[in-house]
Amino acid sequence: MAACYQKFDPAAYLQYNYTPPRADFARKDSIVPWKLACLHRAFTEGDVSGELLVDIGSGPTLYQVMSGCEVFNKLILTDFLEVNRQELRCWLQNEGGCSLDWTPYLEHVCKLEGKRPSAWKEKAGRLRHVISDILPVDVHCSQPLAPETLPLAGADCLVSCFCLESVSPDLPAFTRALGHIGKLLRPGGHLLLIGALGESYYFGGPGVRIPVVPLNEAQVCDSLKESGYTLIRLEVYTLPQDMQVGVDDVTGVFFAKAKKE
Ligand SMILES: Nc1ncnc2c1ncn2[C@@H]1O[C@@H](CSCCNC[C@@H]2Cc3ccc([N+](=O)[O-])cc3CN2)[C@@H](O)[C@H]1O
Repeated sequence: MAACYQKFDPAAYLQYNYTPPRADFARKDSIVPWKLACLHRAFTEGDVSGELLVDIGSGPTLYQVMSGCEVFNKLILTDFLEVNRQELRCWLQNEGGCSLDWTPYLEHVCKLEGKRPSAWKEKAGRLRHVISDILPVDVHCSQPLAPETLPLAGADCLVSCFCLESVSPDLPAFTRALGHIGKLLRPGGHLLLIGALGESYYFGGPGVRIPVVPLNEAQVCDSLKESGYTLIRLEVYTLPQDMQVGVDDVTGVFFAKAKKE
């Protein structure tokens, strides 16, 4: 699987998935507002708390931690590829030249939090303040992060978006990867998992076709249970026709909130 990621192009990937129509904040049926609403609810409904949030397989994106950064005082971003970690560092350093302007995302999450959209600068400052590390990760390793990365007790919460199914050749590998990242989480900690349903490939750049293990809802639920999680909630988004933009064959997106037993 690693070989097909050598040509991954963060800028193209962001263009494919994180600009309109998939990221259209004026459309109630756009995918990104749906994802942001799921994450906002999950982080703010009162059962998720602690000190440390770890994002597994961040890719070049930040939307997935924009709600969580208000709940946790320490946030670790991770990805397998240096090109993606560099994209995240670019935003963190706030010197311009990054591949995507995250302002509309920050404004939208501010609105979800009942703040003025112009509060996005404070939110950006909070997010930059709590990000403590941007580290390599490999979910196929039984120890996905370097041993000294986390406190002995583990992280209080994990978030992972569109990663596990995109790097697993089959369902058993997806389930094993879930178990591997579960070891990073303290008992009673929460996992917020977003992923693709029915996806067999996606383009990680022009001509960079990357295989994905196609999942359905039942398989996601079974894999979570098999790898030691109790499912709290599963939400599913079905893509409207005009969200099929030729960059993958995804049919739906799931959001799972689960708790490590
Ligand atoms: N062994 C590894 N361990 C951890 N991470 C690894 C490993 N290998 C590669 N990686 C890392 O995993 C990758 C994560 S990006 C994966 C993209 N997933 C598919 C894509 C995403 C997407 C987004 C939005 C929408 N939508 O409908 O709005 C649909 C879809 C469906 N297509 C990449 O960051 C790589 O660097």
